[in-house]
Order: sequence, then structure tokens, then C-alpha cells
Amino acid sequence: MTALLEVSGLTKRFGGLVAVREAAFSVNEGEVMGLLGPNGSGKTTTMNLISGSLKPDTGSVRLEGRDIAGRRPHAIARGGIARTFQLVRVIDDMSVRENVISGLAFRENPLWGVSANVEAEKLLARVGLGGRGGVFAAELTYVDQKRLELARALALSPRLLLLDEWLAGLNATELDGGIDLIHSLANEGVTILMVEHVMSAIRRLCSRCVVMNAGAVIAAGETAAVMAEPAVISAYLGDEDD
Ligand SMILES: Nc1ncnc2c1ncn2[C@@H]1O[C@H](COP(=O)(O)OP(=O)(O)OP(=O)(O)O)[C@@H](O)[C@H]1O
Repeated sequence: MTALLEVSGLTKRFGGLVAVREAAFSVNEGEVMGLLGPNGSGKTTTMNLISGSLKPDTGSVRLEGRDIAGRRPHAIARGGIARTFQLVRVIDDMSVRENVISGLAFRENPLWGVSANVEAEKLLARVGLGGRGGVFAAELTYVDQKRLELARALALSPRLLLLDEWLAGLNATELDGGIDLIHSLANEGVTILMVEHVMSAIRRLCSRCVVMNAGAVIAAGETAAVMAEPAVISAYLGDEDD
């Protein structure tokens, strides 16, 4: 397998706090990889460094061999990395369709007019929001807003999709639907790096995982093997959600 994303020596300080310390891992083309760790271990900061929301102090982030560390978020998005956020970010007073169209306008080959409408409908159907394009985003339930955010991320035709706790806050039925949806995207060939606390979802979706603790990567490899590592078990003691 070839590495689609390669992170090495990635470090980010906030004042005296080292939020991410010399992090190194890679995500292979076509895989769903988990980014795990207890609260405050540096997962979201790592996602922010990859997506350009934050600039690293040192280190590199290579997408297909090209270093993108420190580039601006829209340039990175156009270059093929899309993301969802821990706190859902949809544009409440725009329709569901317009939210997706806003994503289509920002991709490398932007779509406008009729073709944007057609593509938006396809993307909405893909995430289970077929026929809902005309309602305001604010009218959607929480899980449907999450689906919408995913559709907008997919509108960028990403090479790599970053999901930051996309499954958090869903009830059992919604969680099953969410896992199936991520699974279907993976089957379509979308490469995914997901921060997640829901262990059952990680076991079902992620072939490999990276585990962080206190800013450092403490384990990486096949999910079952990583979960069994003593350092991971002790980092997680009392922190597992399910
Ligand atoms: N903008 C910031 N300014 C100062 N400190 C920050 C900032 N963002 C994150 N931190 C700190 O960096 C550390 C890592 O935070 P981060 O959000 O990356 O952890 P996390 O693993 O994603 O946690 P959680 O699972 O709770 O979301 C924490 O100690 C956090 O308080």
C-alpha cells in the first residue's frame, strides 16, 4: 500500500503546553484509520494541523509526497483534504442544498448552476438526505446536520476525509446508520482518518489505529493489536465511553 498522508515530527505548542509532540504516522490509500486517545491528548490539534486550521511549529504533513504543512485551510481543502468538525458547522440559514453547493464551489474543479444542483442532490442521497435539499439546515435534526456536514465535505471530492468525532452524540440506531454510512464511503474508495471515542465503531470501521497520549503517539498498527497494548490500556483506563 502507498501512504496517502504522511505526518512526521509534527509539533504544536500553545505557550508552555506541547499539545502535539513529534507526532509521526501515515494513512494508506483506501484505508479507514482511527486517531484515538484520552481527552486532551492532542487528536483535534493534530487534525487542525493536517487541515491547515493551525500551523505546526515543526514537522511535515505530506499528501501524496507533497508537504502541505502550514498551508492555508482552503488551499489544503482544494488540494484534497476535507473535514468535519467536532461541533457541527452547517450554515443554518441556508438550505441543505445550498450548504452542499457552497462546498462544490470550493473544490479544485468548481461546479456551478445546474451541474452543481445535480451533484448536490447526488451527494445528499449518498449521505441519506435525498429529497431534503429544500429545507433550511437549521431545521434538520442533529444527526441529519452531521450528514449534511459530511455531504459538504464530500463535495470537495476529497482524497482524504478527516472525521472529528462524527459519531459522537448519536443514539444507538443513529450510530448504526452512521457506521454503515462511513463503511459505504470506505467501500467507494474514500480514505478516512477519524478521531473517535466510540470504541465499538472503531473496532468495526478501522483496520489500523494511531493512539495519542499527552501529545505523543504511543501506539500505531492493526486495531486489535493496538488496543491490547499495555500503554494504550493504561492511557485509557476509566476513559472508555462504551
Ligand atoms: N487553541 C488552544 N490554545 C491553548 N491550548 C489548546 C488549544 N487547543 C488545544 N489546546 C490544549 O491542547 C491539548 C490538546 O487538545 P486537543 O483538543 O487536541 O485534545 P483532544 O485529544 O482532541 O481532546 P478531546 O478528546 O477532549 O477532544 C489540551 O491540553 C488542550 O487544552
